[in-house]
Amino acid sequence: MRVLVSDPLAEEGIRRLETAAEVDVITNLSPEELVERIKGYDALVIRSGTKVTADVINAADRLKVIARAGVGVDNVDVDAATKKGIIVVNAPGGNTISAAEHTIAMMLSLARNIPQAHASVRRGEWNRKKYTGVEVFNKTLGIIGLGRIGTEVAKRMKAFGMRILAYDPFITESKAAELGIKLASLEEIYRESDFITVHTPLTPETRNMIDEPQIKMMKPTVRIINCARGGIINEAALAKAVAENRIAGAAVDVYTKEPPVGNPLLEQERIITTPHLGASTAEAQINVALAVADQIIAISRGQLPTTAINLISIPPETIALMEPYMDIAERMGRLLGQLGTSRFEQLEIVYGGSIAEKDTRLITIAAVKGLLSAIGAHANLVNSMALLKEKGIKLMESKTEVANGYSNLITMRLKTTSETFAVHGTVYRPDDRRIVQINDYRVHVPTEGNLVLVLHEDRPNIIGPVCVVLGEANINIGSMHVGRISAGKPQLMVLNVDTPLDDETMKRILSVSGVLSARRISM
Ligand SMILES: NC(=O)C1=CN([C@@H]2O[C@H](COP(=O)(O)OP(=O)(O)OC[C@H]3O[C@@H](n4cnc5c(N)ncnc54)[C@H](O)[C@@H]3O)[C@@H](O)[C@H]2O)C=CC1
Ligand SMILES: O=C(O)C(=O)COP(=O)(O)O
Repeated sequence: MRVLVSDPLAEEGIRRLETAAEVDVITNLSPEELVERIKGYDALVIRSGTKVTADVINAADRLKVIARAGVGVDNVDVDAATKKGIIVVNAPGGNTISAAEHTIAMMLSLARNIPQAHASVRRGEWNRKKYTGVEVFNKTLGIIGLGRIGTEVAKRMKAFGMRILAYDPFITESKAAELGIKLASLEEIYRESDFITVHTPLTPETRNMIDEPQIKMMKPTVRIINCARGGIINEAALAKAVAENRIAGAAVDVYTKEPPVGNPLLEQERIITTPHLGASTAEAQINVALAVADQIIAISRGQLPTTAINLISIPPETIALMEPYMDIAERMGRLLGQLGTSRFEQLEIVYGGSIAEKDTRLITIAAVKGLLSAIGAHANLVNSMALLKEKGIKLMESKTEVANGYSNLITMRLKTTSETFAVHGTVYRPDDRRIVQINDYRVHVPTEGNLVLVLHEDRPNIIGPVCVVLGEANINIGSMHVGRISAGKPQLMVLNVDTPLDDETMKRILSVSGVLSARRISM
């Protein structure tokens, strides 16, 4: 495995990566150089300094993972990565405390004019009146985005005696109550706050969420902090409001373009700035570097990552429980995909019995991956759903308590333009998974290796000649099951064979008298 690290990463993370991979650290690459360099790498590790555009992603020839040693992935074209089946992981949590502490440092610096006062003392001035500040005690702090960082800021600023209002559409009243925080509307925050701090990701909804009209609602004494992402607060509007004394000041760590050359925020004495330092502490950098190294190593071992952006996140213990079901679902999908010969219209999955009570999303993705891989699509757990949509195949899922006497039962039906195929499977034990029905035929087939499905008349002297053909081709039969719906109706013979059948052997089976059709399936 080869890993390219294109932004500064803590040595600890590099050393951990080196236990499992060949690692190149090449920073300050231009976009063109990255497009050139990305070929041959399996993993790319970045921070906020590297833009991973669709051009970079499309130029990659074996990239499996983009790992963001930090939180924000707004510098990654996640859609392009997903389409190409590249996992994007980040390291949430590792830099939370550092970013929260930096936010607070900025808030206090802003309240007490520390950067400006420091610079003035250095210049030989002694102007105590000019740098008179304000207390944060008894003031209202408006927090927009009450996630990991917003929450830590809230907890700490409560200890400073601030009244805290928070807005986050994805946070419940009960979580806010637990923290002793009042949930408020954006308008309440704008009108009532003495300090406003933003802690959301940059998304189409949050871009410019604080602009001229929002600033107009604010008190003239308000101080605004952005240690989240440049662009959540409109930079020109913020600079203008400070310049026109319509607000008291701002503290900014992040910019729409970094470094912020020519940015109007840099022209205002009452706007204090840092160069995207929120996560720049020794502790945070070790945390995030080790976290992404672990994710990359797990992925290289075929395990599922726990912090993927473009894969549903499921706790590791649940993933372990899901694995046998994902495995059988993928194989059932592959079986169906090989049975269908005309255009696929719809895949239906029914979860029955105990599995119906579980989070089945990963199982569904595995089933889709199996189905699509049978028709030559480069499907994986990341891109399967997008590929299914792209191919116009409808997905239907349902859950039922009914499991036909099994403790769990997965039923999949593939509808094509000309036929419908069904396959049913169960997990007896994690290491014993069986296909128990194909169309209307009850069978009991292991889910490994090569299958031959032979539909034949219900009469003597067919099974023997088919086995003779296999014997003459030196193909060993591992197991064999014959099922029929009722006497006189065609039977289905399912053979597990140790080696795949060649065309000649298939032809010979099809020429056995009484054989109606034969299909070879690779599970
Ligand atoms: N300056 C720096 O060096 C650092 C910056 N960050 C940035 O800080 C921000 C927050 O990071 P975390 O707290 O770790 O993320 P998080 O995902 O834990 O929290 C983000 C919160 O924003 C909320 N949110 C999403 N859309 C919203 C909207 N339209 N309005 C209000 N709330 C909304 C979410 O529900 C979530 O609770 C991110 O943008 C991240 O990139 C993170 C670490 C360091
Ligand atoms: O984690 C984040 O979102 C950050 O903004 C930290 O950025 P950095 O890794 O220091 O370039």
